[in-house]
Amino acid sequence: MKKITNSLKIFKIGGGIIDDQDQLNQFLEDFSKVEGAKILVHGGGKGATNQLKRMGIEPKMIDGRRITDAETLQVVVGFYAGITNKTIVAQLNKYNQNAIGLSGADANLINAVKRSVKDIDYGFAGDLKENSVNGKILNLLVENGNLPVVCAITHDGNGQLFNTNADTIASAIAKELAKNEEWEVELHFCFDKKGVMKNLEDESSLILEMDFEFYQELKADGIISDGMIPKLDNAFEVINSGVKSVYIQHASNVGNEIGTKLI
Ligand SMILES: Nc1ncnc2c1ncn2[C@@H]1O[C@H](COP(=O)(O)OP(=O)(O)O)[C@@H](O)[C@H]1O
Ligand SMILES: CC(=O)N[C@@H](CCC(=O)OP(=O)(O)O)C(=O)O
Repeated sequence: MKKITNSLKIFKIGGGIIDDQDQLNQFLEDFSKVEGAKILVHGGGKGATNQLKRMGIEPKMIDGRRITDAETLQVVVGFYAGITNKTIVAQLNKYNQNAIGLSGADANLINAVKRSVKDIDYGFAGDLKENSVNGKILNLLVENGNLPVVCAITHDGNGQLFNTNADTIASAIAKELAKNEEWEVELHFCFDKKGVMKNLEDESSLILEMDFEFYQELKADGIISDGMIPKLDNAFEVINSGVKSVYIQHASNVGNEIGTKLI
């Protein structure tokens, strides 16, 4: 029988919100008010795409993953682990959150392997295998009152940095920390829509609860597409792995159980 003592809330914030300064500031203020142990994972894909374009580098995404050649890796490491991570950490510490910014290379936090898909070379895009998250260091930080803020850069343990989908990182962290009997883990994917929608144009079409079968139907019908596919693939991965609940929700609902609940 699992001995539960504390709730641990893991939030992921996506690039749509991060790229909008007002929405990001509001999210970080609201997030700061969420009580208890928590971890923030952030993306930033939208801003990275804009940055690459400004630099004359053509951004390429396939199935929600960025083709990360050596030049792109340089840009995204600077963008995610640098300006984005440090801006978020500084804002959170304005609200006395004791935030500490981390990439997957820091403290050996997250190990990745080169993404391997037939016929597509994703370059330095990294996928996570089982047990790739260093739960020990995250447990230690959270138990000591720190708020880890984790970006989408990982490493292979052999000196090579990788670019990893931020939703994948949030799910892997949730899975790993759910192994600690001390925590009852909740995972919240916060982004720029109310949740998973039947029709993106219709605010009232929010899906309140979704199981895997329903997801497959909506995907086959083209109702779920783009970045929502890796988000849900990752989210469903954790459903049966000891994580108490998973929500897909608007950033303005951070801290509330509002949005699409996966069942
Ligand atoms: N059925 C759907 N419901 C909600 N969003 C969807 C759906 N299908 C596709 N999307 C798209 O997926 C996007 C979210 O994925 P992504 O951009 O990767 O999120 P994030 O902002 O977390 O990085 C939404 O902004 C929306 O455009
Ligand atoms: C390999 C890969 O695709 N990495 C992602 C990492 C950032 C991310 O996931 O950002 P969002 O959560 O804002 O989409 C990328 O470069 O877009």
